[in-house]
Amino acid sequence: MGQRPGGVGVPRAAAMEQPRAAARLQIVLGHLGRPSAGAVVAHPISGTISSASFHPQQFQYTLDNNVLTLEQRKFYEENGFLVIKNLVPDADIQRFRNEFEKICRKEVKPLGLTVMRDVTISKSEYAPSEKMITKVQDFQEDKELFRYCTLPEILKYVECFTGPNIMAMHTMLINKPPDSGKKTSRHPLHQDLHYFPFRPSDLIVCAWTAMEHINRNNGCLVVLPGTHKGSLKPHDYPKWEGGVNKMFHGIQDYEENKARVHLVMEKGDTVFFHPLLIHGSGQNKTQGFRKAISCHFASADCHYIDVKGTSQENIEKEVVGIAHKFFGAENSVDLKDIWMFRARLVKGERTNL
Ligand SMILES: CC(C)CC(=O)SCCNC(=O)CCNC(=O)[C@H](O)C(C)(C)COP(=O)(O)OP(=O)(O)OC[C@H]1O[C@@H](n2cnc3c(N)ncnc32)[C@H](O)[C@@H]1OP(=O)(O)O
Ligand SMILES: Nc1ncnc2c1ncn2[C@@H]1O[C@H](COP(=O)(O)OP(=O)(O)OP(=O)(O)O)[C@@H](O)[C@H]1O
Ligand SMILES: O=C(O)CCC(=O)C(=O)O
Ligand SMILES: [Fe+2]
Ligand SMILES: [Mg+2]
Repeated sequence: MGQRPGGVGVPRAAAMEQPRAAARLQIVLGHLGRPSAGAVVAHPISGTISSASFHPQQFQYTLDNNVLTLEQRKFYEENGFLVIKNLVPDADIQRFRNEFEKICRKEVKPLGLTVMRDVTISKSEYAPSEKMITKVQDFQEDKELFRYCTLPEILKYVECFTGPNIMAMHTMLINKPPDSGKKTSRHPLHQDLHYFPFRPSDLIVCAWTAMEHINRNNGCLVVLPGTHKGSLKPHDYPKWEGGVNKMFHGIQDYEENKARVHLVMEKGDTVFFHPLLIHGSGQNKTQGFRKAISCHFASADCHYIDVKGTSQENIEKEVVGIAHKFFGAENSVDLKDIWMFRARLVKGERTNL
């Protein structure tokens, strides 16, 4: 682009300057995930920015590469999520399942893992088994499970949202139990960004892979399309009669009449979604344990923010409170330390996070 000769009638100096200015702009905008090379030019006279006619599309939530079709890209921009069918091979899913079962039987004890039981059984004493564990989090030290976050199939898509420097920030294997009748197997509608002290949000994406057929009966993901364009809403515990799981905050005042879309998925299907997308999952009305594996990825070029004085303060208090119980209050840690400690580079260079 820098070599482009000046056109007829364009003063020589401007012809020299314009491509360079446009190229500089391109670097800045490219970094922010804005339009592709050639789409933006600085106006030679007014200095304002306009879109060239070749690529009129303005993209905010996806980056330029050749992985997503234009249609897929437009879908994510508009809706805040994208389902890729049959992305993770059955053999990999079987390996995740085997490892999860080993963890449940306590045959392996990965460092740093959080094991969560459903609130209805949280105070009972049962033998360790798959039936007792609702989810495991932070499996970054478990080689078998963490393979999920390094699968080329997954990273290929993640890069469309984060760019080339990719951090795995938060990992989960969710084993939604049959509902006890108290509806505690539901996950209230929420935005994942509520839990994250890093920005910008557009360079964060969740990959969530169904480990079996998942539909409304066993509690599929439910999304409110387009809500990623809004802001982060205040979250708190829903006032549910049957109780609610620790840290399962929800949005208090979402629009009840907004279209809710139930994502029916097959084993291996993967949904990528924006951290501001409002989503949750319904109760599991079957007798099986509904399984999904997920990771939140972020560009390593994101930066940590201080959540003091924001709506995220309540979750910070809870997370730091649990860390205090674990490490002792005198070894005080803040939210940033906790995230830096468990974050792992999976591609490119570890810059900020
Ligand atoms: C984007 C992404 C981040 C979104 C999300 O992940 S949303 C959900 C976030 N969830 C989490 O981060 C997991 C939170 N869970 C945990 O940290 C753990 O499971 C804990 C709740 C701390 C319990 O772990 P642990 O201490 O090993 O278990 P204990 O059996 O010793 O229980 C300690 C006290 O916690 C209680 N408890 C355990 N599980 C639950 C539960 N599911 N819901 C509510 N309360 C629970 C348990 O009854 C016990 O209470 P007390 O005896 O201290 O009164
Ligand atoms: N009355 C409600 N108030 C607030 N959130 C709700 C309510 N009902 C469901 N949700 C939330 O909406 C999402 C989807 O729920 P959904 O309606 O699919 O499942 P469900 O109510 O468990 O089962 P069902 O399929 O019988 O409706 C979940 O995140 C759930 O927590
Ligand atoms: O039920 C699920 O698998 C989704 C859980 C979820 O959205 C979360 O933990 O942030
Ligand atoms: Fe979530
Ligand atoms: Mg319902």
